[in-house]
Amino acid sequence: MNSFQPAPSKSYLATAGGAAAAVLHHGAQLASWQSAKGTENIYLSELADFFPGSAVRGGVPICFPQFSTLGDLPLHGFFRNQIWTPVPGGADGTEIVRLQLRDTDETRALWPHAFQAELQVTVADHSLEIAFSVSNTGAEVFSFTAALHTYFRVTEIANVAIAGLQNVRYLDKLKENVIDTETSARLLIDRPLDRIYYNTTGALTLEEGARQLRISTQGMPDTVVWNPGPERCATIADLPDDAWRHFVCIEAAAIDAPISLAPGATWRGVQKMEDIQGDR
Ligand SMILES: O=P(O)(O)OC[C@H]1O[C@H](O)[C@H](O)[C@@H](O)[C@@H]1O
Repeated sequence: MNSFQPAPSKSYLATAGGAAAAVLHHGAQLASWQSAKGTENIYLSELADFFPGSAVRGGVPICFPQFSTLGDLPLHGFFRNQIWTPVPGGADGTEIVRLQLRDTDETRALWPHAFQAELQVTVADHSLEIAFSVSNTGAEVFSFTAALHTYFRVTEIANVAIAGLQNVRYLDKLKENVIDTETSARLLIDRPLDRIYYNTTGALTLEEGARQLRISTQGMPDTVVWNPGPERCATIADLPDDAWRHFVCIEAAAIDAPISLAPGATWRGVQKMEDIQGDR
């Protein structure tokens, strides 16, 4: 990682009730979200690399048009490496931020398709919604896999559980891609995890003591759960060695059934997070 970091461009969101969020133009990556209750819910690595073309570690990277290694493109595709453009008219400090990305000579050299993509982040006092849409502006159908690779900040991973995955089928990347079915009502992150849960239609809850975040999706039926654990974390240059204790990725994804998009068509995927601590 280069130690001379440029100051990253961001758009800021806020509500009258005190919620706040920030979205990096690099990757259209949500970097921070505090609900009106004040807790920071998003993990952004203090060693993140903001140089043009890099993948910023933490926040909510957009994986597109390829999740992970499911294709010939660089890991997780290239949307996260691009600088996105704020939609004119959006003012800092309001409740909605919109950023767009269109194909360029550079993107067409990687992936020969014409597209227009938009990320809209909407914040309310106790919730935040990320809506990601892609339109096919070319003459030929294209297909893709995608994810909103959300790094949730936690205080101590040993106290964290994810509810809502029981009886869901998953692929376990850390066990030679074996397919299994989740038995736990509350999944503990008590070992390295890298799993793709298929067709997780119900909402999930991230629990840490009294803190509860409800996570729901539209158009992205799969859920990736990733925590590298201590050994893998120590090999990732842009993560502090103890970072694995302070985040878990719960990713809204469309992986199992790749999306085919006809010319002129638009696809939309949403991840919504609600701070429901004290609501029940
Ligand atoms: O290091 P990155 O390219 O950002 O990927 C980070 C992680 O993303 C996903 O969660 C994958 O399932 C993991 O296998 C991968 O290690």
